Amino acid sequence: MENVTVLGAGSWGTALALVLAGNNHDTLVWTHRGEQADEINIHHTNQKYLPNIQLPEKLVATSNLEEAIHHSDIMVVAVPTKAIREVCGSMEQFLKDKKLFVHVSKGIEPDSLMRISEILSESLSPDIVEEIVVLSGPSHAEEVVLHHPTTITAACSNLDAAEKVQDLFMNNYFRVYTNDDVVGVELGGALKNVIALAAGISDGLDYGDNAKAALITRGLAEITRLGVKMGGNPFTFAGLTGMGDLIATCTSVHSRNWKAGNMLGKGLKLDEVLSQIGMVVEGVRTTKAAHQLSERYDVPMPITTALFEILFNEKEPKVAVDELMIRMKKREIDLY
Ligand SMILES: NC(=O)C1=CN([C@@H]2O[C@H](COP(=O)(O)OP(=O)(O)OC[C@H]3O[C@@H](n4cnc5c(N)ncnc54)[C@H](O)[C@@H]3O)[C@@H](O)[C@H]2O)C=CC1
Ligand SMILES: O=C(CO)COP(=O)(O)O
Repeated sequence: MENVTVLGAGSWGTALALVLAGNNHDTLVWTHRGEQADEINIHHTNQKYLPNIQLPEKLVATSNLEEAIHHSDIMVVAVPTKAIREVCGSMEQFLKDKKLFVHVSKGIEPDSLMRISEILSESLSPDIVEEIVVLSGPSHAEEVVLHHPTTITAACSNLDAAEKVQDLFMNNYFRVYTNDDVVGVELGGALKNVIALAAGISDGLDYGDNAKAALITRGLAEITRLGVKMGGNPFTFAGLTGMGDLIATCTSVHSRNWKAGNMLGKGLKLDEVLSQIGMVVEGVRTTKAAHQLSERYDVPMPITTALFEILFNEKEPKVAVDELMIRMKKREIDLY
């Protein structure tokens, strides 16, 4: 059994800490909010992020980053993409020995256009990084905490490290595969959130299953088109971290991205939507990054572009859909 630290006590960090503690790893969760650490340690709950879930007493939280880092040589980074650089900056002073970093965030940074593993590599000294493994796939926290069967992928160019993470998390309700295609896995996980926002808008507009199926399928086409140009393996996009997560996120009431899209489709403004949800909606920033990537790599991404116009240029969702439908005629199979 291992000592493991989970950085971030939102819905996903807490759900993963439960998997790890259930696998008998000595698991410590770090949160930057002292009152949240108190709630976990005293009441064994995390009501805002996982309402009505009783946490086991052996799951311990701290708001002391130094203690969290010294607890283990395995750091599971489970904060939103926009917080990663700040958390790395705060960790630097306490990191002395090499550690295995597992990241579970699904985003791409606008402007720098970096994936999470690239941000971690840039922000952390190579002296203290043993490996960076990404854990991604169709996995809503709300279902994982109920032990509903879930499959996920641990990806690293060093498959030994990916297998170490596979062993750490795997159990009878949480099945972990490995993949060495970090680019494909990270891009699939980040870009599906953009399409999930669009699927939510479609549902908010009361369009039906035909429209949703079209968004999922054509969304996958544009994710794959970009992902392959950026070096991802085409098969990865058809796997758990591509098609799998796209289906889970576009069709689930648990998805914050789908929910945000749904509210936008019903006419709410983006600011109202984000404040009502109160948790991270990664797809918003990633839409900006994906739009920039489509220009940088000269890859057409019509759904992403339409969403960019809705989110950042106040285009009416219905107008954006109408424009998508009457675009120039195309062949279906034009992936690469
Ligand atoms: N919730 C889910 O089912 C899944 C989420 N993910 C990904 O995991 C990542 C984290 O998501 P969630 O836990 O769901 O988000 P969340 O919104 O539920 O929680 C985010 C947590 O990060 C903390 N945080 C925010 N800014 C911080 C900062 N500057 N420093 C330290 N902590 C900070 C918040 O206090 C909160 O505890 C996201 O990238 C998300 O896409 C991936 C798979 C499943
Ligand atoms: O990534 C997820 C499920 O795999 C969670 O999606 P949301 O962030 O949209 O809730």
